[in-house]
Amino acid sequence: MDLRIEGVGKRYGSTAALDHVDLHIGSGELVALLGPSGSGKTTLLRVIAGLLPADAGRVLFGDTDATRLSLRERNVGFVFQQYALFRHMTVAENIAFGLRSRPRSRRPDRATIRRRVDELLALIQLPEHGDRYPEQLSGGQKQRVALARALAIDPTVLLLDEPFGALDAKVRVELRRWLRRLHDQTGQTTVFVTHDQDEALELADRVVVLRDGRIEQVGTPREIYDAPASAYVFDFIGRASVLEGTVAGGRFSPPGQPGDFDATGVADGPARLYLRPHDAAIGAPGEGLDATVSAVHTRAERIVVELAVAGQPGAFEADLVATPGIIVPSSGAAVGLRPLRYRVFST
Ligand SMILES: Nc1ncnc2c1ncn2[C@@H]1O[C@H](COP(=O)(O)OP(=O)(O)OP(=O)(O)O)[C@@H](O)[C@H]1O
Repeated sequence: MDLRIEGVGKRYGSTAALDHVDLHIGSGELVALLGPSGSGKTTLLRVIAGLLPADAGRVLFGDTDATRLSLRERNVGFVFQQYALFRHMTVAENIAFGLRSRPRSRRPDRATIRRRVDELLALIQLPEHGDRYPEQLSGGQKQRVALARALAIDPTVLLLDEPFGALDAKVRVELRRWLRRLHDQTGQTTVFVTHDQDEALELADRVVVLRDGRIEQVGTPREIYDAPASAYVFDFIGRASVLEGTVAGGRFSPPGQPGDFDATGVADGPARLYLRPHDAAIGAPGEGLDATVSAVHTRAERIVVELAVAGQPGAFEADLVATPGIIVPSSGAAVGLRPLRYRVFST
């Protein structure tokens, strides 16, 4: 089932939680809605689910206009951040709930429901846990049961609102890899909300970056990381080092420094050059921009060199890969800094 969101808007008083959002989600895709707190992720997910009416625009499920249909009519599977399992029901009863509560005419018989529950218990790798109660499960196991419960109804789409938000970091990573494998098995069209860029980049086929209720960029994780469409996306995804300067005739120059950099297509005027810390090379003084090493931080697999670049207001970080025999500049040393891969945006 593919999904189309066309010109969707949602206001709360004077706040535009969603502002003219257009998005197509292909059948079988796993899509992440990513953005900082308040960017509209949850509002968009709830509008897709039918939990919240849109003020403007349409939501299409395949060829069906679902804008005015309820959650139940849309037949979506929804998983909340906090495991919303029924505490007085066993795991198997929780999973069966959506099927058992269907009107009699559409309710499968007992044996079919039992078979479906067994299949789902196997799928979430908890085959022996059907008779347990939620309080007898770990946080990660509860979220897997919540997912099985959402899948039990053969949903048109699976919608997950920060599904791993309440879990500790290690379990989060395990579960997201598990979810990716599960998705590869089921091919279920899935939309999930996260504010964790690692989670979005690792898990999703495509990432939708939201900002103040608008879509800032949609792309594959690689596109979002390697070719951010704006300074906002560059800053939000991964680490960024920045040089201030000006663009004239498609070239970027930092003030008072030799050399200029490609800024094709960027309007003349004040601008910033953004790069990933590992996309800068440090050489001898005169080989690139004049800079002084202000600190060196050694991490497990990389060395972070903090630089004061002449004429620049802020600190600049360049990463070196910690390979054997690497020459690390010492604090106070004068060096030449060369941006290798970068993007320039107007300010
Ligand atoms: N019920 C509400 N009443 C008033 N304003 C709301 C309501 N729900 C959301 N908002 C506002 O709408 C905007 C978008 O909120 P939303 O919850 O969709 O953001 P989010 O990206 O999911 O944030 P978070 O990561 O913090 O959950 C915010 O400015 C928020 O304050």
